[in-house]
Amino acid sequence: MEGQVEEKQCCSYNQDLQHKTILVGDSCVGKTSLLVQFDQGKFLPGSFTSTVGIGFTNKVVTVDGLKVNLQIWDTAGQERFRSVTHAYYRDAQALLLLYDITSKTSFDNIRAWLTEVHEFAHKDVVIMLLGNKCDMTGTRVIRTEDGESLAKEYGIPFMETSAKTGINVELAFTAVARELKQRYSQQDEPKFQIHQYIESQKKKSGCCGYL
Ligand SMILES: Nc1nc2c(ncn2[C@@H]2O[C@H](COP(=O)(O)OP(=O)(O)OP(=O)(O)O)[C@@H](O)[C@H]2O)c(=O)[nH]1
Repeated sequence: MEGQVEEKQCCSYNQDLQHKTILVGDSCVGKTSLLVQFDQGKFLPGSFTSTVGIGFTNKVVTVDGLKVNLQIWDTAGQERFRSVTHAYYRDAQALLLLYDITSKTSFDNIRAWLTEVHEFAHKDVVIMLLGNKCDMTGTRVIRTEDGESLAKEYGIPFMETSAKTGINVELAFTAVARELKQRYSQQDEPKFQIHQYIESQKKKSGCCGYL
């Protein structure tokens, strides 16, 4: 199936299509939870243990019959680990930048994160903005339109996710895998449009005010 997350694999898998993706954003926005939801399909409520430094998980996503191995790095959001995580930006092909829709501070800090990304990451890195915890409708302070307009300002794709319900989690990683496959597989094929792909897919999922 297209865009299907097929299996977990280890590092020796098809090296040509192995890509490094990094999760960044303030502490507590849900980076680890998003990765656990994508990797294991589960959410551990209230289990907040701040990431120390950095760690990674491998996941294989099948795109049009081709396997794309995403090596996903989960970084610590806390300021004191910043110099450690900067070192990892350089080799990343994709970067998922998260804020928490119930935290104005985490949203306001996105500009600072983008400044860091532009300073330390490769200029061609695929960046996607994710407004996480979209299940928390009662305590939402950042409107979907605010996320959309910030993403538009920087020319990057955007969606809201919930590591708790799983909504749009697979889509976020699949869209990245598709974009990376398009960029690096050398195949002569119609250009993949990540913005259009996300728009069509997230409407189908009916997340967080869509549909
Ligand atoms: N309701 C809800 N809670 C979430 C969601 N994602 C994460 N949480 C909760 O938010 C808290 C922080 O989640 P983490 O995944 O540890 O956050 P983090 O961004 O990895 O934090 P650092 O490791 O400090 O950078 C935990 O209590 C999670 O259970 C979500 O989508 N919905």
